[in-house]
Amino acid sequence: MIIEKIQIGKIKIPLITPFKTALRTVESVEDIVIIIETDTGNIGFGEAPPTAVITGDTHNSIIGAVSLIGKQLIGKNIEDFNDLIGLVQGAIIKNTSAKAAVEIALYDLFAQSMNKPLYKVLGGGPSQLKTDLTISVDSVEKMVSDSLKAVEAGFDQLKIKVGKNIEEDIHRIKSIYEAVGPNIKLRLDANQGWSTKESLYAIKKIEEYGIVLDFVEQPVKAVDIHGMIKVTSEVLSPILADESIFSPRDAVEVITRKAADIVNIKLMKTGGISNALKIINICEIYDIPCMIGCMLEGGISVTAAAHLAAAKSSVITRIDLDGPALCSENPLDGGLIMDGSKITLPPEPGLGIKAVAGFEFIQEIK
Ligand SMILES: C[C@H](N)C(=O)N[C@H](CCC(=O)O)C(=O)O
Ligand SMILES: [Mg+2]
Repeated sequence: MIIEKIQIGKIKIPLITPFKTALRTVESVEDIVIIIETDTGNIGFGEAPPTAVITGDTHNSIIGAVSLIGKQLIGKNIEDFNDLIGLVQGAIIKNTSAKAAVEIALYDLFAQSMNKPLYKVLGGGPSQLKTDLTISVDSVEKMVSDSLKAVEAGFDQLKIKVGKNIEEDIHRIKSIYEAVGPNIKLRLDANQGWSTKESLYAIKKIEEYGIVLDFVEQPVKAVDIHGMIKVTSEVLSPILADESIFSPRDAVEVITRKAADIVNIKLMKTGGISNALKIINICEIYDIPCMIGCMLEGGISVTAAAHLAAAKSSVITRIDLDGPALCSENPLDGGLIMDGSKITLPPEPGLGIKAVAGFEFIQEIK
């Protein structure tokens, strides 16, 4: 299966409600999509969102990096898969979202060449998974109402965005807990918005109130490993590292310095599936559970993450793959099926994606 052409384009999908975190507010998913075409007629799909405030990647930087990497892939055989992955990772430093998009399309084609769904090629696992749903940071009333709607839609795990104002954040959590009750698992994500002191104050107050949190995600700045260590050691709630961990090396540092209890793996931070697999192995060695997460992104890359989560479900015990559930429409023919919190993986080879609607062509490499 020889790579003949790579198309780069864009898709835009409006959100059901604006996505608001301590770092940014967005009203639509606007992702770069890549389509790798081969001499056998097989097509591989990849996708990358521009999450500049987290990865540093923008639309233009993703297009530039995909174009640079893509030129080196033309004429190469999917059978030489390890070489191709080495080529993607070695072509450019950083630019993890672009590398993820290209790797996802290559893994799609590799699994198609074996005529099996990707999760089976990665070792097999359950074809059904359960995700949480993110509740954007907003007024208390809006967050309570969004949480109740999510519970009605079948979600029993909510990821509540905080990190804006410490007293208001505590009020947000208490109000949501009182509205949804103790059977709904609450996860908090401060997106680096709190200081160490604020984190200790807020988490202890919430614990004193009798709320058992599933975890608190990235309470302090990504680079503040000392802050992460202090918070992890002084509160009962598990602390999850998100923005602090991009690479396998970051995972080793955070784990060995006891700067978190759980690791959030996102393909857009790791640069794709190959490094995500390394982080999963590291977590398995240190007996640290993982969550698989996503940026605000569409169904192609989230389908890839879901295949990985299914294949590594013994280590990936938590799932935050709600990107497509936050979108008002699904542009994919094929790919993962989302029904409330339930994710079903398609039985077709590769990612199981046949086409993507609304693909706005940008550039072609051949
Ligand atoms: C969408 C997902 N549940 C999520 O919350 N991801 C954020 C980053 C999203 C973004 O800003 O695109 C996270 O886990 O921090
Ligand atoms: Mg996060």
